[in-house]
Amino acid sequence: MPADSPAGQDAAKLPSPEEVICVLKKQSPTEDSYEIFSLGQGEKDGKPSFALRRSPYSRSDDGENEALEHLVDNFRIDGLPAHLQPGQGRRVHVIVSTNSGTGLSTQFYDNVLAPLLKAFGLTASEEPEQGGAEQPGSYRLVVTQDAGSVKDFSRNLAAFDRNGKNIEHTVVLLSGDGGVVDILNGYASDNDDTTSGHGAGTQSQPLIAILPLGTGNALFHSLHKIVKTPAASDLTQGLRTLLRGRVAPLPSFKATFPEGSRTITYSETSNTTPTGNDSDNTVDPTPSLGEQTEYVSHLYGVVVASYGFHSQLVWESDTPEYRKHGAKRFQMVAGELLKESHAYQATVEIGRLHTTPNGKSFGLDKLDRDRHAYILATPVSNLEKTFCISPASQPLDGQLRLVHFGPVDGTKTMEIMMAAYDGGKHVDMRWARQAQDGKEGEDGVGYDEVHEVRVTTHEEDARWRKVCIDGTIVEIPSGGCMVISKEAKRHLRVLVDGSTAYEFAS
Ligand SMILES: Nc1ncnc2c1ncn2[C@@H]1O[C@H](COP(=O)(O)OP(=O)(O)OP(=O)(O)O)[C@@H](O)[C@H]1O
Repeated sequence: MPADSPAGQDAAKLPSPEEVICVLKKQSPTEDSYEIFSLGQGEKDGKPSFALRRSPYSRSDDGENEALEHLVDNFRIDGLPAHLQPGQGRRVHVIVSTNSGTGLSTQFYDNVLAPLLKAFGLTASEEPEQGGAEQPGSYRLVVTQDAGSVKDFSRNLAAFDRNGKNIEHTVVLLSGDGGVVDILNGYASDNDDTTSGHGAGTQSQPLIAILPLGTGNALFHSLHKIVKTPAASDLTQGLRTLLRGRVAPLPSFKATFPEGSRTITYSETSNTTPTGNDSDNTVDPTPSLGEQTEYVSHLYGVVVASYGFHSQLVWESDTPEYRKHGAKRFQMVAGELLKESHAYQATVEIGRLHTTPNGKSFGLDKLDRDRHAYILATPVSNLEKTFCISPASQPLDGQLRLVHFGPVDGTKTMEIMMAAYDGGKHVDMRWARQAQDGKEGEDGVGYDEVHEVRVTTHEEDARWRKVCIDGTIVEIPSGGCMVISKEAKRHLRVLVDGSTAYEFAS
């Protein structure tokens, strides 16, 4: 179906179930009438394009009542769900993350989300005065201006909540995992010391709804992995969840870093050439990527904490040397890293809770190797739609799992990664190894359910001391220990598919 045919045309033909977002029951005393909202996806000027379609339909329309019944059964709503109704006790925010993925968030907002919300009587408003009342029927729109926009928004939300307003917040995020993580870190960090009040209860934790417009969208794919029917594109599913989803507490983890750890980011700076005279400094208009570092003590995450091949790939492909190669850079970096097959010198300890007659006791076990290729802890199953790094992870199960293996050559690493793309089969991989004492042994991919992971790097060269927390790169000092632990507290809530049975963590 072309994406650019006008909304509302073609009322006589039902949209295909794959494209349907929801079926709104209209108020009509005389007949059963509906409005079917669907998402048209196509291509315009070589780029993906989106259109919201609205098709009025009534039961008296000839011929297709069975098909209509099917759509009504699966997608009916009678109005906006409570989480999208702004009012005295709730604010609704929409964040358009302009840099996410391939930059489609703005188009998706303009062509689909804004008209969809408008059809339900919701329009964007300017930011309300601090403490001022929300206009009825309006949501607050945030269009990101820079890398700090989402975190700033989230910190403001936390500050607002700390003032005891007792207002719930729904945040619709047009972004990838980065947006979720920015919300989490902005909100949770500002409430780190809160032992009671809004941080402790579930009622006022911000509720996030994800429209997957990032690159990996790991959290979205992991949460929706068990949604079986009816089939839909990711964005259609995202809109279904927005309108028909239910609320669940979102598990997260905390990574604590040793003193001297720094985040490493790159952003555009213009080059200033000093001339000795302040007013004469010449500015080279060609932007270049400058490295920024900031000391960091801890970060919260919802997707991944890694050291080794994974963090190296994320970091090196973000460096100025590789950024200039565009989308090819991931493959280029992966190729180089596979050739090098660096063996990371580190001590890795796994913390588990054991049940004893006297209750739970915590124990640490050291991994039986001092060199590693891959250390990755995750609460989710998928890092991308088809990259299943932790097949045992169930959405929202609140478990943290560690995937790890020792030094292998590039071919073996590729084989392991390919098995992850093949439904997570890597976790069963075993291979023969030449033990150091010359005797044959067996090696394999380690896969453990953990409560905590401690990684102490012994690398001297800073190149090999980068860890990755949900895409943020942190350099830790040699001899320093990063601790990754499950968070008992839930900082955020998330919308999940309304027709799927999820098992929540106890
Ligand atoms: N206008 C902007 N300028 C600079 N950075 C921005 C801007 N808007 C958003 N960002 C940042 O860009 C990053 C986008 O990350 P996001 O995760 O949403 O997309 P992604 O990396 O493509 O997807 P994923 O993490 O799912 O692979 C976020 O960290 C966000 O803060």
